Amino acid sequence: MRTIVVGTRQSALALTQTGQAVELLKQLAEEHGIECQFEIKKIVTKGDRILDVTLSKVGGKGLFVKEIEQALTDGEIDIAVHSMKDMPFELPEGLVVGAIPKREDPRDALITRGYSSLDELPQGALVGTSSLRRASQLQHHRPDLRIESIRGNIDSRLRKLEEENFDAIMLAAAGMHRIGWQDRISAYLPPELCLPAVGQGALCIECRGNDTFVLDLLGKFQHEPTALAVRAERAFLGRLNGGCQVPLGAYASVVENSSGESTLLTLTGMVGTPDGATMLKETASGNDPEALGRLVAEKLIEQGAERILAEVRE
Ligand SMILES: NCc1[nH]cc(CCC(=O)O)c1CC(=O)O
Repeated sequence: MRTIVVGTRQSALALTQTGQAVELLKQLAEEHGIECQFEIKKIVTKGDRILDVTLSKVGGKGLFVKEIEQALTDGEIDIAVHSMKDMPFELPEGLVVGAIPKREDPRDALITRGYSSLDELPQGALVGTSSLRRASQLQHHRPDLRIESIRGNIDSRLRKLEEENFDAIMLAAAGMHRIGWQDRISAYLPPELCLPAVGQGALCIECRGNDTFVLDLLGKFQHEPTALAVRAERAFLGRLNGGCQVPLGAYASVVENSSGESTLLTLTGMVGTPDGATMLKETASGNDPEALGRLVAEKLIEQGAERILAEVRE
């Protein structure tokens, strides 16, 4: 019987979402009469070891993914469960996306000390986030807020909310939901106010491109509407050379055509200055996810998105 080794980082979120994915994979294997068993292997990545340095200074989000991918390539593990939004644009030779399962809540959430909405935060309140995308959109809506960087896993950020005198911090709702901490969310920010990161709330199940046994199983885990939406968002990211740590957001969803024959997607993308003073946003619809992603990116480029991104990268 094939043993499928699933690699994961050791953060609370990574362990939980890997465990949940493995449970679903076990059910799918059973339903389809696929004989296999699973083993979970914890891997410490460079990104986990340098938690005190700003992420962009040590090489970006790809850090969390790279060492897990090496283990996949080396055959130490057979499957890796990643947060889609942590995935670099290109995958290493030999590795593929085996499945994109159904998306969790894509929104950002505000976790506060006693306030129940963004608008309730007092004048000049201190908000913790290291995301330029979140900072840009928060400042656009509330220029009076003070934003300070906060790093670490979800659990350590929640601790810092108390210890470092923040009035609020921002986290992805998906992560809080997965680890069962939804009760700590004070408010959900609608995409109209804060567009999520590309892929936020979705998972990426990665495997070796030649592992047909695993690919066959993962094919049953794919959620097509989520996969189409994520493809559109990532095409948007790719056209803008998004990479990591730029004030850029996007959200796509499937709007079924009334006749039900083809799938229509709507995508909204944004690029803003870190201070929120300039905020470019465009929405479009289409059937081809890659073409839609490029189209929305090009509409923003016409308005000067590349200039904003170039300034941030410097
Ligand atoms: N940047 C880290 C990260 N990567 C994925 C998630 C959880 C949400 C998701 O799966 O999209 C988080 C935490 C956060 O942004 O709050």
